[in-house]
Amino acid sequence: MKLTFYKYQGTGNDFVMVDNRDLEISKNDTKLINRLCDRKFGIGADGLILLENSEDPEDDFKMVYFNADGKESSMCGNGGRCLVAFAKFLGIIKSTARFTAVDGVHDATIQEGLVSLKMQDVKNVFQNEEFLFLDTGSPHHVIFSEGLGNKNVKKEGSEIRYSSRYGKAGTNVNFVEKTSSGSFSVRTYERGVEDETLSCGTGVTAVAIASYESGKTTSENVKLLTPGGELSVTFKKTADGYSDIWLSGPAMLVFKGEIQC
Ligand SMILES: N[C@@H](CCC[C@H](N)C(=O)O)C(=O)O
Repeated sequence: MKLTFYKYQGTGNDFVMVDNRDLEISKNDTKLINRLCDRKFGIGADGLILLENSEDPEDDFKMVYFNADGKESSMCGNGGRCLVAFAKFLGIIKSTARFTAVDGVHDATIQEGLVSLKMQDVKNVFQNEEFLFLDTGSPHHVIFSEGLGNKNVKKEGSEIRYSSRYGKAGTNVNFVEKTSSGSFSVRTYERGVEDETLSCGTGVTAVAIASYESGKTTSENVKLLTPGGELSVTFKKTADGYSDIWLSGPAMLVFKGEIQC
C-alpha cells in the first residue's frame, strides 16, 4: 500500500500527519507507526498524528497522537497546533477549530501560520525544593537550573523519566533557565521519543505554570524559548488552579510525500 503523508513542524517538534478520515491506517500497527517516524528507515518525526472524523458533531475533527516509538500517548501541544494547520490546509476549517484529543476538547485559532491552542485546565501542581510536577495533557517534571546550554538533557532527562518516582508510565522532563522577567529558556526530554526534542508544547505550558506557581514570574503571559523557536503561554490563575490556558506559536507544512507501507 502507498500512504500519502504530510510532514509538519511546530518550533522544530516534527510530525507525520495522515488524513485518516477513511481509516486507512490501523491504530494498532505500532511497528508501522514506529517505522514511519524512524529518521533512517522511514520519514522521520517525533510523532505521528491521525486526523479523523470525530464522534462529536460539534467537532471539526479528532486528533489521534502517537509518539515516535509507535505507541498512542497523551496530549501533544505542538502536534495539536500542527494538526490545526493541517486541517486548514485540507479545507476542513478556516480560522477557528474545535477538536477532540485524548485529554478532551480543544479550541484553536489560526492566523498566518500562527496557531493558538486552548489547553485543559490545570488543578494540581506538586512542588518541592528540587522540582515541580504537573499534567498539562501530558505529565511534566520541571527543574529550574543554570547553565542550560551545557546540560546533557538526554542523560539527565532519562534518569528522571525512568526513576522509581514515575514508575512504568514515566514522565517528560523540562530543564528551565530564567532569561528575563516573564521569559524562560526550556530544553525538554520527551518520553516516547526517548531523547531531547527541539520543543514540546505541553512541556512549555507546564513550564509557564510552574514558573508562576514557584514565584519565578508574576506574569500570566510567559515567553518560552526552546531550541526550535519561541512559544508563548497565557493563562488565568484562579482559586481552583489555572484556566483559560493558551499555547501559541508557528506551525508549518514542511513537505508532502508518499511512502510504501
Ligand atoms: N511533543 C509533545 C508531547 C508529546 C507527548 C509526550 N511525548 C508524552 O508521551 O508524554 C508536545 O508538544 O506537547
